[in-house]
Amino acid sequence: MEQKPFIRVAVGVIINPEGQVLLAQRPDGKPWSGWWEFPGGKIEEGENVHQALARELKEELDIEITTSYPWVSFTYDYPKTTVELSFCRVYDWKGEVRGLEQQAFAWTTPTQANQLGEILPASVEPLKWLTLPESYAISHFQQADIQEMYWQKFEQLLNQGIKLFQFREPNWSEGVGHGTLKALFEKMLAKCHEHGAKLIINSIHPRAWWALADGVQLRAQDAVQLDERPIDNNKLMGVSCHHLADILYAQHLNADFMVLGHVETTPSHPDTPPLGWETFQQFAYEAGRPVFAIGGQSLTSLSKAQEYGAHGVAFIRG
Ligand SMILES: Nc1nc2c([nH]c(=O)n2[C@H]2C[C@H](O)[C@@H](COP(=O)(O)OP(=O)(O)OP(=O)(O)O)O2)c(=O)[nH]1
Ligand SMILES: [Mg+2]
Repeated sequence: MEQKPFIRVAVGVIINPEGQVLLAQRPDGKPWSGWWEFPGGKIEEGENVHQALARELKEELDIEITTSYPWVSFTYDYPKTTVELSFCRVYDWKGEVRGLEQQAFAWTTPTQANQLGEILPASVEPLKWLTLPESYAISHFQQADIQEMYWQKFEQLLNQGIKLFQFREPNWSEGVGHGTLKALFEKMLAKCHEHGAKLIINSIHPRAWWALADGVQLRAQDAVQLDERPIDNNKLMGVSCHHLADILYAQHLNADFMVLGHVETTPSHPDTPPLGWETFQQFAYEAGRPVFAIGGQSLTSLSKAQEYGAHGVAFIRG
């Protein structure tokens, strides 16, 4: 049987200060002409992803980039080719965007992109992933008698614009399934929705609560007990990963994102050694979907995490 060509492609997710991304229409004469895509193209012999992307963006759009952040990479099977797409985010460039290949291009929000026309199939999911916030705050109410402290912090985070939270209370004095905790969870959920934020529930809490939340964050040990995704596709599902095996399992369950760590030392895991950034980057590359870095992270470490391929940061104390 004849083998399909395998093509490695550098793809640019160019993001402007308004949070819009640049999409381009594939020119006449190329396969899939008329379809919309992120700018980019084939990696040539001897180039790394960043170099290929810099060259392609110069050739296609006449802009110069000095930095691009590895974001998500995966392989996609088209009928005639298999492509390995390495998506990189680009926030800074020199020059005015011009279509040098007579192609149309447009700035759009990820949610409105489909109004432009048909999007290359492999690039539909990445557009969805771009709507995922880059900061993921994990609750820390801890116990009934001191819960007020975190509530204040939570309101502060909401006011700072954090849009993604996780409810996770392993140490609740009355137990992780108690009515007092459920009341707190429902109160937090209502407050999140008031602010247009999402609340995801950790799988340590009763399964009957999961459907109330905007999604579920599966602990690795809970993920491996499941054969399929435990919630609706229109809700979010994250998996907490520590090893490569967790990542492979999370892929099997078709997780929307992963939380990987701990990357740096953290008070919550004093006895296990941290992954470190190099290993984080290697594992994140295998994930094939957005990965949040956890462990010693905060809003101020976001750009460092993104240099190592994180989508964003997750934090308890942050
Ligand atoms: N640039 C880009 N390519 C994508 C995206 N999604 C996706 O499946 N692809 C696929 C389509 C193509 O098979 C491949 C990119 O190849 P290409 O033909 O555009 O490469 P190129 O820009 O170097 O063009 P050429 O000089 O070879 O004509 O990757 C995307 O969002 N952007
Ligand atoms: Mg191209």
